[in-house]
Amino acid sequence: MSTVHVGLADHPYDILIEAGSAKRLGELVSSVWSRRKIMVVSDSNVAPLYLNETCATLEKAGFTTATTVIQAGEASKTLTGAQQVYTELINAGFSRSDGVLALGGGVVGDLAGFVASTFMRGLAYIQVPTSLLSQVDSSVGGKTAVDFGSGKNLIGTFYQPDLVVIDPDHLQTLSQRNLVEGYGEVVKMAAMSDHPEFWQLIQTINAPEDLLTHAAELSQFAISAKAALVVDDERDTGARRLLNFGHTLGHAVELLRPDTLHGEAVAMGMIAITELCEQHGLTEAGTADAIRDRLQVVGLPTEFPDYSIDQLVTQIRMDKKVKNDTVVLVTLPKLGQTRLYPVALADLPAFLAK
Ligand SMILES: NC(=O)c1ccc[n+]([C@@H]2O[C@H](COP(=O)([O-])OP(=O)(O)OC[C@H]3O[C@@H](n4cnc5c(N)ncnc54)[C@H](O)[C@@H]3O)[C@@H](O)[C@H]2O)c1
Ligand SMILES: O=C(O)C(=O)C[C@@H](O)[C@H](O)[C@H](O)COP(=O)(O)O
Ligand SMILES: [Zn+2]
Repeated sequence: MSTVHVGLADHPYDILIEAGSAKRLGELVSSVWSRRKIMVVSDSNVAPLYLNETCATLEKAGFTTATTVIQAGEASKTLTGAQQVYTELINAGFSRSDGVLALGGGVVGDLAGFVASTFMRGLAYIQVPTSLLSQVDSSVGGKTAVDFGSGKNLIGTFYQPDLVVIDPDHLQTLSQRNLVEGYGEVVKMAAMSDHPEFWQLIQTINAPEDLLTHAAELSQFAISAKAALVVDDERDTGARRLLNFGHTLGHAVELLRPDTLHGEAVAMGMIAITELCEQHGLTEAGTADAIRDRLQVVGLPTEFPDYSIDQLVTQIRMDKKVKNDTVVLVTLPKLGQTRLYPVALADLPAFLAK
């Protein structure tokens, strides 16, 4: 088992990565929790596969379980989805001494974390991420959220889990599209990372099947890099914003074209911003091509849809990196280097028009 420690001063926790760890989840959860009721939140795809075995291992370790199953998909990451979980918590008599366990992808993790942080002003929670995207990114760092109106992750909290348990075996049942989608966030982290070994590992991934073979290593690299930024800037006011590389334009695609998956949108967003920055002389020529190559080998989309500047500016106004009428863009001067680059909203149309 490999462990990544998230050394936040007021809420340190471990991320455990091991094939087969889900089978002994109860024992692992016992290392941080004792004698409590656990609400296992899952979705309609993951529950039939893993809910029974998850509850069984928790009960064997002495916990009492209750369950909530949301409809799979981003459309459930809403206040309505949250209401479903709140209702189940009330019906099952949950109190502040109990806990929530997210069993699913990023949608379940963000929603369950949001509910845990707000129900009775806070129940403890644990993440058991089952998609590649959630194993390499969303289960770590404590950003919880629901979408609202035309805003992505518009309502949310910073609320850290007590433990994250990553079992790469869960990925065996993931569809190829969802497996590949998660890799968009890995390429993001690798392109930003100043650890050359991470980018070298990315060179060995040449087909979707390679993602399953290297899943544990990919999580280890991506999560270690993310954890360092989270410890440095938990509340997203400084260096953590770098994790938003590709997201300013990516979130716009997710909202304008809801059939696009998050990791696919991030892939398109990274290429679009990097090409723009190359044209503005902010990024070394050839950087977008190098990233595109790594995305395309697994079949990720890289062509940015043809939106008007007005459509994009309207979406970008909702970005959480907008302050004082200025959006802070994330750019890569070159592979392995990152930079926050503020652009006044008034100058954005000209910046995007290149
Ligand atoms: N909080 C963060 O830091 C953070 C980071 C990145 C992304 N996100 C959010 O995460 C979400 C995307 O996450 P996602 O891609 O995991 O989406 P998702 O949760 O919708 O999962 C993708 C699909 O895979 C299915 N699935 C999950 N695990 C499975 C398994 N083991 N076997 C079979 N099917 C399985 C799900 O039911 C779903 O249909 C977005 O809402 C995004 O905004 C949050
Ligand atoms: O953890 C972070 O910080 C990230 O930015 C990771 C992103 O991959 C993730 O999609 C996050 O949810 C985006 O957050 P937002 O603040 O742009 O809504
Ligand atoms: Zn993301």
